Amino acid sequence: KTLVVAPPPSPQVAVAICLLRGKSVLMGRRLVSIGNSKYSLPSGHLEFGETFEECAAREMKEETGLDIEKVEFLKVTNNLFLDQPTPAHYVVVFVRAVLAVPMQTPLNLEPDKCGGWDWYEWDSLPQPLFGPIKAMVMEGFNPFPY
Ligand SMILES: CC(C)CCOP(=O)(O)OP(=O)(O)O
Ligand SMILES: [Mg+2]
Ligand SMILES: [Mg+2]
Ligand SMILES: [Mg+2]
Repeated sequence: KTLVVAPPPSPQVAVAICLLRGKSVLMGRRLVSIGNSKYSLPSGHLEFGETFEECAAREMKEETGLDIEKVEFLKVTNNLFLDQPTPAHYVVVFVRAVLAVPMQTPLNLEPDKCGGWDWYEWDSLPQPLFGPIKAMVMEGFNPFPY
């Protein structure tokens, strides 16, 4: 009887958005497979033909109802998830953006995937942080232009 081992899934690309408001960023607790119960930024899979900026605006709208502008590329990181139910490999493209309508408030449009959105100051982020974000914070990453 031969043991058949499934090949690992191919690496995928995701975009994560540092939505800046004053000294805070928008974060929410993930309730899905990868990073379950960890605090993360609004993020999502890059879909066919999208630019990074288009993906950021689409995922932000889908997940929070917010309209964003001034989307800028910040950094890309390579993330291997071996401690999950199934292994995963994500290249995460980090961008920053600001609200197109300054006082717009976020809605939790995917309550099965997110515990709720809130604004957190960068120097007092919620814990535990989702792996890719934690790694950036640990190396002193700062998404603010000011
Ligand atoms: C590693 C992680 C950023 C993977 C992709 O993000 P996500 O689970 O938020 O994806 P979707 O919003 O597209 O469902
Ligand atoms: Mg999404
Ligand atoms: Mg998506
Ligand atoms: Mg998402």
